[in-house]
Amino acid sequence: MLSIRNLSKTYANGVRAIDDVNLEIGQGLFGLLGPNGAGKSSLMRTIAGLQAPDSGSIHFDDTDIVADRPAVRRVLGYLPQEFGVYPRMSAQAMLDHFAILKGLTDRRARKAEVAARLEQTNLYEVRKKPVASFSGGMKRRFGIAQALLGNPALIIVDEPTAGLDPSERNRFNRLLARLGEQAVVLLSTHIVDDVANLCSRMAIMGGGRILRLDSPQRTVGELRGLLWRKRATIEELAEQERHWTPIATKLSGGHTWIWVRAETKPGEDFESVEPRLEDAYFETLRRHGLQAS
Ligand SMILES: Nc1ncnc2c1ncn2[C@@H]1O[C@H](COP(=O)(O)OP(=O)(O)OP(=O)(O)O)[C@@H](O)[C@H]1O
Repeated sequence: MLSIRNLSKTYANGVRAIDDVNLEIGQGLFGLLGPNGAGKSSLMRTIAGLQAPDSGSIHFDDTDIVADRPAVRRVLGYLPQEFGVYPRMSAQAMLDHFAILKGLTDRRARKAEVAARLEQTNLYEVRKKPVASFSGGMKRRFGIAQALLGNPALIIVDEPTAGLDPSERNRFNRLLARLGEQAVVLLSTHIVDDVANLCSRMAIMGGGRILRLDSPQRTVGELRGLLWRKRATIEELAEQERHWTPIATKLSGGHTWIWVRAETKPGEDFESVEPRLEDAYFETLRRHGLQAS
């Protein structure tokens, strides 16, 4: 269990990137959603021990991971948003290098571990190729292979599927789902559908704060029966927005639609819509005066 209490962090430039965050995260996949600048990476870097918080605590089971940074390294696998690779090194050699850094000193055990991670991420066949020559999806899978060295009980992945094509994204998500069967996996993403599909619990973050903490199902469920949409031309939009505070304006079938939350049907030409997690996400941000990006 990862337990975060009253965590805050303000950077030297005055930005309060983490603002009194409290989270309890058990085994399985936990999704962290939020617009650019919400503080997701800051939170993940702080949990990973790459930067110290100003106040608050982070415990993983009984280990204080703010005070005991070497202990974090023993339990943690981290895939950062930016993941650099050495241009000419093969996947196998580079993974071996990371394994040494992780403290796997026994040569034979290390070799077996590297091979197992390459198999697990479907990269064994291409292990002799330079990582720099890999496709985006393969590089991300390599990033996970590196994060899985030493069998971590806590895995943090920061926007792992950004820029991947749909089949690579699927493949990557299946891998994440399997990891969630044995570890605490914290997944930060902009892709709302990934959270809906993969995570049993989630948080929406904005302005450094946790705006909502629940399961995707309950988060969506609260909007059921309250969501309406109406077709509007671009010219009508500004006029419409004077009457309703829209959750979002969306394009569908080549038309623009205005989406609103209301207890009862807001007007003749509105139709009721079944909410999705994306709608609940937009609605939560709007309620807090924030916009998705
Ligand atoms: N090292 C830093 N020094 C100063 N400000 C920072 C630093 N890192 C992040 N910030 C600021 O802190 C806020 C939170 O940034 P962070 O990268 O944690 O957000 P994020 O939710 O991960 O966004 P994104 O989805 O764009 O990665 C932003 O306003 C950002 O500009």
